[in-house]
Amino acid sequence: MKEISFITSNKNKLLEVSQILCNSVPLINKDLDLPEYQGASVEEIATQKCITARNHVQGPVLIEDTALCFDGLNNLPGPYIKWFLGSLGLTGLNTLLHGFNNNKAHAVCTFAYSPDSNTDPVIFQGKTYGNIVQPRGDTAFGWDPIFQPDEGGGKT
Ligand SMILES: O=c1nc[nH]c2c1ncn2[C@H]1C[C@H](O)[C@@H](COP(=O)(O)OP(=O)(O)OP(=O)(O)O)O1
Repeated sequence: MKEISFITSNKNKLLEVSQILCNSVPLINKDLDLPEYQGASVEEIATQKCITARNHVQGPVLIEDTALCFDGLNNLPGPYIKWFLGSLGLTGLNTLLHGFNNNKAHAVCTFAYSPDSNTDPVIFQGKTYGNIVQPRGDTAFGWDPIFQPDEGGGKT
C-alpha cells in the first residue's frame, strides 16, 4: 500500500490517529502548521487545508481539522477553537458560557484525503456530543479537560 502523508503540526493528533489506524495504513508525518481559511464551513476549511497540503508533498495526503462547537454560542468557537483556547485558556472557555444556560457542545473531526493533485479531496467526518464542564482530568491534549462526552462514563 502506498504511504500517505499525514500533515499536522500537532503531536497529540498524530499520536491519536496513528493509534486508531494501528499500522493498518502506512502513514508518514510532515510537521507543518498549514494556514486555515476563516468564515468557511469545517468541510471547506478541511478541503482547502488538504489542497494546500498537496503543494508540500508528493503522493497521497491526509489532513484533519478539529472543531469544538458550543450549542449556546450557535456553534462557536467551532474551527476557531485553537485560537480561543490559546487566548482564553480552559477556564476562560468555560466562563464564555456563563449566562447562556446551555453547556451542550459537540466535537467535530473532519479529515480530508487526496490521493493525488488531480483528485478533489474526499471528506470524512465524525461528531461526538457532550457538555462543557469545569477543567478536570488529564491536561495533556487541548480542550480535553473541559469536554465531557455523553458516552464517556462521566469522564472528560
Ligand atoms: O481530540 C482532541 N482533544 C482535545 N483537543 C484537541 C483534539 N484534537 C484537536 N484538539 C485541539 C488542538 C487545537 O487547539 C484545536 C484544533 O486545532 P486544529 O487546527 O485542528 O489542529 P492544530 O492546528 O493543532 O494541528 P494541525 O497542524 O493538524 O492543523 O483543538
